[in-house]
Amino acid sequence: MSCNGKVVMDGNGVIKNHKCRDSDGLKNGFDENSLIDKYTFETLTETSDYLKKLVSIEPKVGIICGSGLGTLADALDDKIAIPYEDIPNFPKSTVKGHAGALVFGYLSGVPVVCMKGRFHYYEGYPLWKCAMPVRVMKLLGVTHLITTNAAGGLNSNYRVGDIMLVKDHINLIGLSGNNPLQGPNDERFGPRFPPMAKAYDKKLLEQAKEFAKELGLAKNIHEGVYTCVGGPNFETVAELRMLNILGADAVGMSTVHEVITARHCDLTVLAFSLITNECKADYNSMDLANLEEILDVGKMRQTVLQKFVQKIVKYISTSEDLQQ
Ligand SMILES: O=P(O)(O)O[C@@H]1C[C@H](O)[C@@H](CO)O1
Ligand code: HPA
Repeated sequence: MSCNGKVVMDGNGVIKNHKCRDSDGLKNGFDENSLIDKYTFETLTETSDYLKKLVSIEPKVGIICGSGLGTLADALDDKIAIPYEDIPNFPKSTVKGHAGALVFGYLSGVPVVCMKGRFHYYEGYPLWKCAMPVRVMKLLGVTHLITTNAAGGLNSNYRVGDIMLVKDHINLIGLSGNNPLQGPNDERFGPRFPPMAKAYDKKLLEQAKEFAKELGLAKNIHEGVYTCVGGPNFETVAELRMLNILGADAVGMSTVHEVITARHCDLTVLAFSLITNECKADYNSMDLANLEEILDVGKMRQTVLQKFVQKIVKYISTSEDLQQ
């Protein structure tokens, strides 16, 4: 395997010629989907070392762009985008609305790395693999994670285009016995039994709420509980009723396993959902969630959300009590 060579970028900063894979896709005989054979500290260090050699930017904040929110990465200055398929050990994005590149650059002058496209359980990847880029971010030096998603609004006060700052989550997949931290634990990442009661940084959340107000979103900003279902199908009416009873305010198909992995390795986390559809727990409702509408809502909110994330990143870089 060769990770050297001259790097050629196109006009958008996408690296064109840098392949770093064995002919067998770096599997080297191990079962990528097994919980016991999940990527080790050393495997992920290989990935982060590869990226460090390729890119001189040392990111402090990691950003995960949800469905239709990839334009958050377009706002970066001096960006360098590396397609996932060229990064050793990285899965590939298979979903529309998730471009599939790791984008390094500066936001408000702060070095950041963005996942332009994430990995979902319904794509066929185990949860630990969906969340592996979070550990790579940690190894790159990231201290704060901003993770975003498109979600259905369960709370009857939420409208399409609203933003829900995640104050807590219900790990439905985890409660039923599937968790990204399953399998051998490596203490170099974090403890075997990490607490999750304060997963979402309260101060960052409060500040984000203020920024949303400054951007004219006072009526559109909420804080609530996110829950992640496996997908890819949207929920039945009976399932929506159950989620309402459980106390979830928004439902999506991601984020929770990323947050668990991030907190395990001690990253400070802010997460928000863009409410892309209203979940009507009513058999007579004609509103059926669909991907096209979800992506359209992302487009509708792209400019203001870029400003929102810029403000948050700047705050993270300047706020002393948030420094780790
Ligand atoms: O990556 P996110 O959580 O934003 O994606 C949501 C869930 C599904 O992938 C998709 C459904 O339309 O949007
Ligand atoms: N359900 C699950 N995931 C989603 C939804 C939804 O209604 N909207 C966007 N992602």
